Amino acid sequence: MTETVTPMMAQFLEIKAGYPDALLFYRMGDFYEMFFDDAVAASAALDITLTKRGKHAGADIPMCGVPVHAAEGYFLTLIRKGFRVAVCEQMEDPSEAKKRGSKSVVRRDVVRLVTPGTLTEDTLLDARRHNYLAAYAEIRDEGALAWVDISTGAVSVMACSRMRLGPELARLTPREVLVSEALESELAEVVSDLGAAMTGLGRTAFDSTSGEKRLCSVYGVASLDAFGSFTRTEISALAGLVEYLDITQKGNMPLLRPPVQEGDSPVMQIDATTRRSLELTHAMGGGRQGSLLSVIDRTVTAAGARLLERRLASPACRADVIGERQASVQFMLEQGRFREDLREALRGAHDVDRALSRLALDRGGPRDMAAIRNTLEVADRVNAACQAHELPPVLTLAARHLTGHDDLRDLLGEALVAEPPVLSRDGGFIAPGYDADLDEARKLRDEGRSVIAGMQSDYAALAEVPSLKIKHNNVLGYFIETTATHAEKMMAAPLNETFIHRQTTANQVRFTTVDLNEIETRILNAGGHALDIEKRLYASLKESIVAAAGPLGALAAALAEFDLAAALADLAQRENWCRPVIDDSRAFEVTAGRHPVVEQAQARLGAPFVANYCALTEAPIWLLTGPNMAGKSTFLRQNALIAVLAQMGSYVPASEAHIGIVSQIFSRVGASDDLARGRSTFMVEMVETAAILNQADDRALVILDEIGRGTATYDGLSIAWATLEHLAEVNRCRAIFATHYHEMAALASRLDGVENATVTVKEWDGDVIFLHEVRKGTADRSYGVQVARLAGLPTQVVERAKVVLEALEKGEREGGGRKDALIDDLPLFSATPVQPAPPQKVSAVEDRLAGILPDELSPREALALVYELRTLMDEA
Ligand SMILES: Nc1ncnc2c1ncn2[C@@H]1O[C@H](COP(=O)(O)OP(=O)(O)OP(=O)(O)O)[C@@H](O)[C@H]1O
Repeated sequence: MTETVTPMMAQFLEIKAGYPDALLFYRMGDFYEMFFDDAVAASAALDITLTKRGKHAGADIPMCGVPVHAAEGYFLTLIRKGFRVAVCEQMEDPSEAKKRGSKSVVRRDVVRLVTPGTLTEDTLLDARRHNYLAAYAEIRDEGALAWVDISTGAVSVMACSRMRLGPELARLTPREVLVSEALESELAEVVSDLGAAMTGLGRTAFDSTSGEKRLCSVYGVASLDAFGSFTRTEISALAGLVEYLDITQKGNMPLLRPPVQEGDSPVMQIDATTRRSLELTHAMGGGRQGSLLSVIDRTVTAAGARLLERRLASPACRADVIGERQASVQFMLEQGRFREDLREALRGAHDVDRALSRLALDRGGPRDMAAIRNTLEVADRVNAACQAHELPPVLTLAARHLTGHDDLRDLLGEALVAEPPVLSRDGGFIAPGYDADLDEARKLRDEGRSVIAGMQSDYAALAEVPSLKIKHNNVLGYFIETTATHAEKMMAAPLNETFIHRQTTANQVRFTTVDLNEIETRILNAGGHALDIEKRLYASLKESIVAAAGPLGALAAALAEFDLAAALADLAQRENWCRPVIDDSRAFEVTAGRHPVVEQAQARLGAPFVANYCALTEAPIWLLTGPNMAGKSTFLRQNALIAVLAQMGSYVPASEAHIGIVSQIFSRVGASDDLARGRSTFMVEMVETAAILNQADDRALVILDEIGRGTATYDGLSIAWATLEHLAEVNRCRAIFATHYHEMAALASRLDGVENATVTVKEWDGDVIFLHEVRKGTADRSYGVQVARLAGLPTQVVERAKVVLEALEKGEREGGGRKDALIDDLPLFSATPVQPAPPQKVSAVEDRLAGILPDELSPREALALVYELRTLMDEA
């Protein structure tokens, strides 16, 4: 059997061959259709119906489709599920194709590849987060990382060794990472660890020589030296980015800002594990909720929120930089009135960066222009308010970028209506009075409409049919409509000279007239003309906006800086935070420090948070012992968070703090299996501890929680012991080391610079009460059994554990030689069933309480009951 491939299927297959790794969304009228394996995969991923359309090679062709107007939502679902989408559009009107012959297929082509790192649509992006696309390149032993947020156009690049790649990617959390195909398998683990998609590109994409030329042409400069002196590897990484943007945007290059070289100003090094365990920008579950960022974010603009995220992800390491940022926050704190007015004004600002980028990519519309207009007005108000103040240096610099946009502001102010539509397609966004030709065309169009209203009454009178109506639809245009009963006389002489029959439907008959046709043409012409003028004006406004992209970007950055300073001041005031002293010493002293996230959780429960003192200045290492659940992990983390907050330029949750610059933070708190990589909990813990011991320098801050927990007691204790010695003698860093091995407390007396601290608890009537107070000294015991009881372990098990614990402790006191005998003594593995503990005697108070139905008590009876209970208790 010979199979004929339809011309349309032939076209589909040809286009699809160019995009084997993407789902091809093939435009057919109002739908995007998918065929073959794409249809099978997409229907499953999107939960839409899979159907068939024709046959190919003897088999049915699977097909599914989504409506064009709803496509954005489907893109997002597919991207989240790891697909990429090639969007194939109709490149001509179907009528054009028909002219070439009835069998001709409409020309189609892929106009865009939708991938995780190249999204620009507002609906697909989180306004308060960056969406980075990164590229990593290597030339010989040198590596470089470049990254871009195409929704804002910000481009950065830095030298980055293979070793630093993981931590840097953890800092940026890009959605997609580009690497040369040759590196794909070696880097797969690092990239997938972060949950980013990896895309391999051919080696030529990273060629630094052709890349440099390409970059020069994108930026319209003769040499990249204008932006800094880039190494060949940095150019190679940037070239990879630009090449990929070319492929995915099909030559429609997004607006790119000049590349900024990072790395000049050192930032605090925080590796991926530490970021995860401190939950800086993402909570353990992966979302923003519950992270430090979610608790401290008081910004009122999306750009301010993104700046906060950047700062929090990269705390500074220079006391002067930090001091300048703190000065901005302090200014905002002192000028409460100014701050409130500023925040109120900023609430009216829009996301200029993203609006600009959409306009430049031709995915924007009049509403994006209005966003820019409104923000320019906000900038004017902010600038005016600044005049009455002496601003600190960072804000003075920012304020300079708020002015100089009068022409654009006036242009947009005059040209646009107050609330323009999202799309330019249907017009209606240019304000009346801005363009005389447009006003004229609109007048004609509108007059035509009122003439039609007049014609309806004339025709009704002529035909003596008062119910006659003039209507409009897309097929017939304007027409006269009446019921079949009235229509008869209109089709007969003499009325049929005026009314020309067009169509008869079930209940209605439709007519036209020569005059109606004429007026319709006039309306259409005027309407079409008006739309043409609006489109032309749109293009020219867009050109003016894009030409001002540089200063507009600086303005957006300036507003973000104001927003962030005000937001941090708001936070400091509401939460009662203090300005930390930052210098180049090795001090670390925090008075009444708190954990902002736990504190907030406690507040929701109506429970207080106990503030604690920590000083790693004289004794740079604290060895923290204390029962389970006492608050050790909280204390460890809160001090690391305070260092991060302090160095990002924020105030900190404490009454006083003095921090000598911390260059690296390492945190190993809690462990989990990494089954995907075949590592047990203990293995993960050891790999991470090794990384700390190998990398921490004398400016590092290390927090280690319960090292060695995952193995046999003596192995664990020995590892913890040796680790602490190494930190104190080799790394010589500041550290807090929490352990449940109380034996380690003895080390503190032997090692210089190690001090014992403990989280206090009180024992009361066999129960533990957590005081959450950290003080110098050691814990006497771990209270594990009591905590287990609190957790609801069956009484039987708890009682049994107490017996075993007592016996073990006794054995310990009497020397190791007794161990075997001890095990024999204990009916550990004996078959004797353990008797449940005898029920405790019920007190008179409990007895009385058991008979009470609280809902039935009046307030007076309740009070009387309290007195009664009190007496019962005193009698007992
Ligand atoms: N300073 C504090 N003030 C008030 N409540 C606190 C404080 N620190 C901790 N908590 C409360 O105690 C709980 C347990 O704290 P955390 O996890 O830090 O204990 P831990 O000693 O590390 O326990 P484990 O050894 O079992 O891991 C917290 O979830 C919080 O509710």
